[in-house]
Amino acid sequence: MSMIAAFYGGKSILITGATGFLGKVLMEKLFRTSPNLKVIYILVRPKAGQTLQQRVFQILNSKLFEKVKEVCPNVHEKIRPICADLNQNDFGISKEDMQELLSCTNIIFHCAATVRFDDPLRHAVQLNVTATQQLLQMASEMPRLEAFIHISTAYSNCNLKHIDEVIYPCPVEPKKIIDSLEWLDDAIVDEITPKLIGDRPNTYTYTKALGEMVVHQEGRNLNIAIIRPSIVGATWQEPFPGWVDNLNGPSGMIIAAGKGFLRSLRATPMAVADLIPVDTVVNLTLAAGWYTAVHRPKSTLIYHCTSGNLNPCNWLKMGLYVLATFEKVPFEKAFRRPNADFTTNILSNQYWNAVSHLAPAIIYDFYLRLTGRKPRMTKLMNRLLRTISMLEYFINRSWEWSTANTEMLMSELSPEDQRVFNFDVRQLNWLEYIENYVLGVKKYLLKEDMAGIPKAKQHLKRLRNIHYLFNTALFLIIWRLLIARSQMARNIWLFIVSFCYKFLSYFRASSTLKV
Ligand SMILES: CCCCCCCCCCCCCCCCCCCCCC(=O)SCCNC(=O)CCNC(=O)[C@H](O)C(C)(C)COP(=O)(O)OP(=O)(O)OC[C@H]1O[C@@H](n2cnc3c(N)ncnc32)[C@H](O)[C@@H]1OP(=O)(O)O
Ligand SMILES: NC(=O)C1=CN([C@@H]2O[C@H](COP(=O)(O)OP(=O)(O)OC[C@H]3O[C@@H](n4cnc5c(N)ncnc54)[C@H](OP(=O)(O)O)[C@@H]3O)[C@@H](O)[C@H]2O)C=CC1
Repeated sequence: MSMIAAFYGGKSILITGATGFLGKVLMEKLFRTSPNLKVIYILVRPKAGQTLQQRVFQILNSKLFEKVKEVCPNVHEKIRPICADLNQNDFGISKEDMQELLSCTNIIFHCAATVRFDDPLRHAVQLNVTATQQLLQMASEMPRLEAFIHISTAYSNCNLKHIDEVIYPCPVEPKKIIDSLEWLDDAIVDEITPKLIGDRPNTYTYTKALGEMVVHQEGRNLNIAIIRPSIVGATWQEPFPGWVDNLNGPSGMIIAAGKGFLRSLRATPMAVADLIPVDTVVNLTLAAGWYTAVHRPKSTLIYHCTSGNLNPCNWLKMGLYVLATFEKVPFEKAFRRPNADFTTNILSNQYWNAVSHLAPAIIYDFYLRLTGRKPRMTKLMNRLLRTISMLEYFINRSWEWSTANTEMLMSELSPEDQRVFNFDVRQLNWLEYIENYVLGVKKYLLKEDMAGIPKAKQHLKRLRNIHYLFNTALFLIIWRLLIARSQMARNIWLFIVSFCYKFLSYFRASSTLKV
């Protein structure tokens, strides 16, 4: 019997960010392994014209929850959506709901965050710092609370090369930042943002670091653990391989590469591609929840949930695995044939951006205009290049995260728990994982049918022929122009023609002799 699964039985659990990528997988695993849990409260906001109930209905009726419905048929009754916006005071939660949360919650998983790299500082602080502070305040008023698990990121201290399982102080106290944001206007905040974030690449990593400091300072009387995952990818094993439902991180890049938009990247081929499957993160999170509540460590433990130190894979290998999978399961209606060129040189990257990305987009838009349609490819390509420029920081560096706490936690689990809540990435086979990831992107993100694969392959063949034809035509035109204008080009041409002639004459003569 799993001790962890038994621990969550009968518990009232509060999850923030349950509608997000990680939150959904967390909820699914909890229901599947501990169907006798009492209730899961989720803080949800209405979004995109959908009410809370509609959002929850959609999640519970998705493919991700198919297995849950078998083991926990009354899952609808055990999930309690609470209308909340983490940007508001007290999260805008009604008095009755707040009362219920305060008196009943046993465990908190705080997953909500803004994960956008380009968020203005004010918004990122509001969600990643102030909301965390408010949630800690709420937690301190919960008499039955056993553990508070805060999801951070392995990149919260990405300005360091080696990162230990400790909280590193930021030069400016989170409280001071929160206070000053109250009276500074947006223009000044934008101006001081680069100075505040210092050598971090964006407001996301900076505010996640501030969030950790808040947890450290204001959660002293609580039983807290912090999880720091690296780049979270599709599921590895559970509930089935390859599930993914958003475009963040590698998923969007896999689409862009598979559709032939992204063909070259400024990436360091040998840098570690620190991907971690979302189900691995969830298993570690649930194990940490159990350990924190049962063993009550004296200090806040930080768990690095990364793959690089135990089972490293680099970007070159990952790119090759992705490309190899495109051969087997190509995406439909690709713009160009998928290709992966990695360059570390800024100038050659700019060259490839112009030749491989912008030029084909401009030519295609010209064709669209000629055929009376609205041009769109150049705009899309510029957006993609902007996105890539924001990811470049992470694909040109390697980090070392120490994992003593994670390894300690693994050793504390019973053999049964090590199986049910497996977070040992040494068992991960990267090729198999990437194949399932690409397949998952095709099925769950692009909603493409497997029956369309032969047609997609046919389309890629046609693109290859167009590519050869285009290159040959381009070569001949350039060569013709050169011959017309340059004596040297003419000499080279005469040399090649006479060489071919001599070679053919020799070949003919020797075959006549043999006869
Ligand atoms: C050479 C070939 C290679 C071949 C093979 C290569 C294989 C694989 C390896 C490749 C290397 C992987 C590197 C990963 C590094 C990750 C590091 C993370 C480290 C930190 C980890 C964390 O702890 S952090 C959590 C992760 N956090 C993010 O990862 C957010 C980032 N991101 C944003 O911060 C915003 O994204 C940002 C960028 C501002 C743009 O912002 P933006 O406004 O311009 O664009 P949006 O993303 O908002 O999208 C606007 C609309 O485009 C739609 N769309 C977007 N992409 C689309 C697409 N590919 N295809 C169709 N449609 C797409 C979307 O659905 C929207 O549609 P609509 O407008 O209708 O809603
Ligand atoms: N994905 C990754 O690669 C990594 C993620 N992490 C961390 O994991 C956690 C989860 O990330 P992930 O699931 O990928 O992110 P998502 O963007 O998929 O999910 C974010 C969640 O936060 C909720 N949220 C955002 N703003 C508000 C708000 N104002 N009020 C209420 N809820 C809000 C979202 O709700 P809604 O659906 O309404 O928008 C959503 O449920 C984050 O803390 C992130 O920092 C760490 C490392 C890597």
